[in-house]
Amino acid sequence: MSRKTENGHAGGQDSQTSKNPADKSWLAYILINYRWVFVCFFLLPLSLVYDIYHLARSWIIFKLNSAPKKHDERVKFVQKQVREWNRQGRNTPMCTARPGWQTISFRQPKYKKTLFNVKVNLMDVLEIDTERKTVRVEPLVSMGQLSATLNPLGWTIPILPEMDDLTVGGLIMGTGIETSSHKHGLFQHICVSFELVVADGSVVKCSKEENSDLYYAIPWSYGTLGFLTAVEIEIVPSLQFVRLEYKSVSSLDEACRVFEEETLKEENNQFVEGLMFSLNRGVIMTANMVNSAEPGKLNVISRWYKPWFFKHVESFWGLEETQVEYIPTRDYFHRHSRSIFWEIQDIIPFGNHPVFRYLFGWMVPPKVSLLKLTQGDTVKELYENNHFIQDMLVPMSTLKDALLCFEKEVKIYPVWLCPFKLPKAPGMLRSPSGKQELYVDIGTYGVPKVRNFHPVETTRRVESFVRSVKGFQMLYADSYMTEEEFHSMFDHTLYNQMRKKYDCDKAFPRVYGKVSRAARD
Ligand SMILES: Cc1cc2nc3c(=O)[nH]c(=O)nc-3n(C[C@H](O)[C@H](O)[C@H](O)COP(=O)(O)OP(=O)(O)OC[C@H]3O[C@@H](n4cnc5c(N)ncnc54)[C@H](O)[C@@H]3O)c2cc1C
Ligand SMILES: NC(=O)C1=CN([C@@H]2O[C@H](COP(=O)(O)OP(=O)(O)OC[C@H]3O[C@@H](n4cnc5c(N)ncnc54)[C@H](OP(=O)(O)O)[C@@H]3O)[C@@H](O)[C@H]2O)C=CC1
Ligand SMILES: CC(C)=CCC[C@@H](C)[C@H]1CC[C@H]2C3=C(CC[C@]12C)[C@@]1(C)CC[C@H](O)C[C@@H]1CC3
Repeated sequence: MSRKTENGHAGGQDSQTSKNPADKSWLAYILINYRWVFVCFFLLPLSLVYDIYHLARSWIIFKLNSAPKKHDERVKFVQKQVREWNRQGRNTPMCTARPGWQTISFRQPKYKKTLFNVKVNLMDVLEIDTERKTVRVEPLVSMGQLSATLNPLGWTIPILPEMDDLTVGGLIMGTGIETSSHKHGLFQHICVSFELVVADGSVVKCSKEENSDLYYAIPWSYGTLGFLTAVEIEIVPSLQFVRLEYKSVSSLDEACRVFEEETLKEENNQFVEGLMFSLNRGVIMTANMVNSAEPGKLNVISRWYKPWFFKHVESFWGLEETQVEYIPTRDYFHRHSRSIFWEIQDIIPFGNHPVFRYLFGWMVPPKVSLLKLTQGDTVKELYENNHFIQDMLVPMSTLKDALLCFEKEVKIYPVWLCPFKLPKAPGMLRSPSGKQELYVDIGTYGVPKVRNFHPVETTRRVESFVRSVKGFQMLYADSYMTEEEFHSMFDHTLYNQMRKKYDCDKAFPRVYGKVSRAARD
């Protein structure tokens, strides 16, 4: 990765080497400058093998329909471990035994090494009920697995966060968002019920009707109220294609105006997304599912030789007329997966070159988990000092100020814009007005291009801005807030009541203890 930042440092990986090359061993030098060699010749094939294994396993299990029969047995195993923890005297709090490198968060959790690890290996689709319009799944079911299971049957979940390896459990205990969130809310809002094993080892079910206090407290609780063992999620019919309209915008004001207008046309636009390529240059996309495509306008973007989606979108910038394309629905859902949004350009800099795409495109992307596992201290340190990965959720009315803040603090483009509705409901995420409100997720991933970037100070300034506009930080990323600041961002009232009711104090850490930067490596 050798893009130049404004301060004259080469962005990302090179900047470390250029700072003090003498300190780096030849191995570190190679790891940083030639990470792509390792990624292309080792991680890509390994990722493929890993996916094929999962593909075969889930396919067989789904066809044999063996998962529903085994579910109770697996839940009993979770209960057994929690009862054993009680029997041993409740000495150390618990967390899931899922290794930190497998998760789609930026860091490895340190607490996995010290807490009592409970194996929650539940990874199957249990039941699709087309009458009730729900799918019942275990928490380790991934988004790739779910879209591939539901789509061929003509169904989908209303919000399908797009990275293939995101899990249902992680998206509920953390949060999930996609371009249909302006209609349906966050991932938690399409969940009908949760089944959990709580601190005393018993199984508790909750929904809007049953144990509703627990139901509303679960999202964003990061596994600190109990272990999730099953979830019922709404399903909606899925059509074959998505009709996508690309609208070019040429100023910040125009971008904010068009983005809000399109979001408010909830009935006309099933999906709304924005990509800003600079403060004044962007493309706003709106889409709807349809059953047929106009001749000559079908673009199967998942094909291995197709350009990265964000580059494709950029090619529409500057065109006066709205452009229309048809994309297969599942391809649309996973449109940013192949380029890991735009992070891949720092890992395989020539990955969008046609020669690379035609020869190796079918193996891309490397799995985020394997990138995390194999990055080593040198690359980790490099990302720590020269990279910024954050999603900030701010009220739509503050979008312009937020984009100006990001421009001033990091100047990273593209910026991802994804609108969502925040319904009136109790829990960690309270709408400040007490009514349903429109928010937008601003996602910035990449190498900052400003002179004064400092990972801690910059992030703290952005966090402070977000708090000042009554926004929220997505907690998969680095959070440098103090506990007090964290409490002022997230409403802990219901959470604290549930911690007491379900006797969580000795059983689980508090959310802050799991998500603050100090708890992560
Ligand atoms: C039943 C099943 C379960 C899976 N479970 C997991 C899992 O738990 N974790 C994980 O990381 N990966 C899992 N995978 C693999 C993962 O979904 C794929 O590697 C990934 O979605 C491929 O995306 P793609 O865009 O490259 O493939 P595409 O080009 O979108 O797909 C190629 C073809 O394979 C089909 N296909 C692709 N993925 C699946 C799928 N998941 N199910 C059914 N058909 C599919 C598509 O419909 C298409 O016809 C599973 C695959 C299958 C078949
Ligand atoms: N489009 C989107 O919406 C995107 C979302 N994300 C974020 O990524 C994260 C999800 O990643 P993923 O790898 O799936 O999940 P993780 O393994 O990162 O899990 C996230 C949290 O959920 C807890 N958790 C997971 N499963 C269970 C369970 N069965 N019972 C109790 N607690 C559980 C984990 O607890 P423990 O620490 O004990 O393991 C952890 O604290 C979320 O934080 C999400 O916000 C990231 C990218 C995109
Ligand atoms: C769409 C939303 C809400 C979020 C997308 C976030 C992702 C772009 C990031 C989540 C975890 C990130 C990691 C990396 C890139 C960006 C994410 C996928 C790396 C793969 C970058 C390379 C490092 O060596 C490992 C990182 C792991 C986490």
